[in-house]
Amino acid sequence: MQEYPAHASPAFTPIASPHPTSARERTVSYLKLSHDDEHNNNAPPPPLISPAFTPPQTPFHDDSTGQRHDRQPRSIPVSSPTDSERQPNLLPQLPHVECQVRARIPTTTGQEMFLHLYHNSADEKEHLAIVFGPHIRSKSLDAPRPGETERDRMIRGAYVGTLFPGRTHSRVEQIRQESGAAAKKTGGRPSAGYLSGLNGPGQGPPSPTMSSDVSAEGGIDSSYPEELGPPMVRIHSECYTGETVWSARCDCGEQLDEAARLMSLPAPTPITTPSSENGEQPLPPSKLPSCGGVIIYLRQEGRGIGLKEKLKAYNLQDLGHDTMEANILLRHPGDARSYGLATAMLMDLGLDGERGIKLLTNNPEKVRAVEGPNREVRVVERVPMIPLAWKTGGKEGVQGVEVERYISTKIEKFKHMFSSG
Ligand SMILES: Nc1nc2c(ncn2[C@@H]2O[C@H](COP(=O)(O)OP(=O)(O)OP(=O)(O)O)[C@@H](O)[C@H]2O)c(=O)[nH]1
Repeated sequence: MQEYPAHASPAFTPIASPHPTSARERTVSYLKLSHDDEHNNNAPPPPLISPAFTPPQTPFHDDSTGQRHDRQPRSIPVSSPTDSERQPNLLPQLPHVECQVRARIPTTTGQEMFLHLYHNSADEKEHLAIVFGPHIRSKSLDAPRPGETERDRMIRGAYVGTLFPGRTHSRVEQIRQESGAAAKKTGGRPSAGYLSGLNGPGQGPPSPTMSSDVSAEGGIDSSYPEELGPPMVRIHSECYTGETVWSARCDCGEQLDEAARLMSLPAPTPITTPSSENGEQPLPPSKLPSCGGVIIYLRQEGRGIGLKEKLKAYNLQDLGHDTMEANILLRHPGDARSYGLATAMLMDLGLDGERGIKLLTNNPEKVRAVEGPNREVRVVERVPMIPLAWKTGGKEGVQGVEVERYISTKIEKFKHMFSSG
């Protein structure tokens, strides 16, 4: 797991499964679900993932060179839905969301991210947007609030560039005026130099040559560069067990880490950087901006049933039921989640509209549901989240009978798409 440093879960190698599967078992070519058989044979239960879903060559696996972790993920175009396809349970109206506070979080990988905490009109929970890269900003955070001081704005995170001791203004424009530099309005889209300082790890105050950060409406301009294509988005539901206490029953922690890793990769095309604009020395690769993206982290623990009920479901699973049956036996839907909040948060982050987003998921329900009642957000590409154990031929990633059962049920019952097909 060394090449997959954890952004959100503890950085150590995955715990060995209580029932580790051998390489031979992992390639078993049949699906054996009968518990009686397992117990009668007194042998370890077989892996449950059919080879039909465990291709020897996953779209990302390369036997000769090993997996490349430094490349942008391959994505699959998503076609526009037909009316008959649009089945997800969508609220007629999206909830109202407001980003209350944002803070810079340096990570163990050296990349920084900005954690955005949202309140909303639908529930009392604190949903989160984890923003990578310099190009994505929250409109509701940046909007001025009546009576607030510049210090108030900085404390709630509505500043551009980087905070530093003695900083007095939240906006670049004001810092520039304060330093007596001549105002230089470029108009239109902000310069890449300015953009790279928006969320990025710049040192000290922004350069006086940076363009204005204040839009006509009094908010802060930002835009995701066209050349980067659709921004990467992951909608992730809370999983205390998989993300915090190292559960090997699911791959949730691994998926969160992988999404963060992909969003931290350097931008694939040589986008304009502050130095290229100003004719300065080019930045070293480690300082180049990543294309970034956002993980919308929804507090929908246990596919919406909460931790208490999920733990009961785990006991039912140990009694022989799969993850969907366990929910139903507890009188919950197989999946009790909704995604209207994610849609509203993406809109607040400026990721709505024609250009669309690239969604990291295997879940077909998410692909349609996150688009919202009027396709406010458009999923134009999908990046499959292939289990790390599949990509590395079992060398890394969460492994064991429990996670195999979990993934098998996702494929068989929830119709998750684990390949580029
Ligand atoms: N009820 C229940 N929830 C589970 C179980 N295992 C994991 N979960 C929850 O399932 C959710 C997984 O969410 P995600 O990873 O965002 O989504 P997904 O539907 O698996 O789809 P992907 O985008 O393809 O990962 C989290 O809320 C977990 O807490 C389980 O056995 N029972």
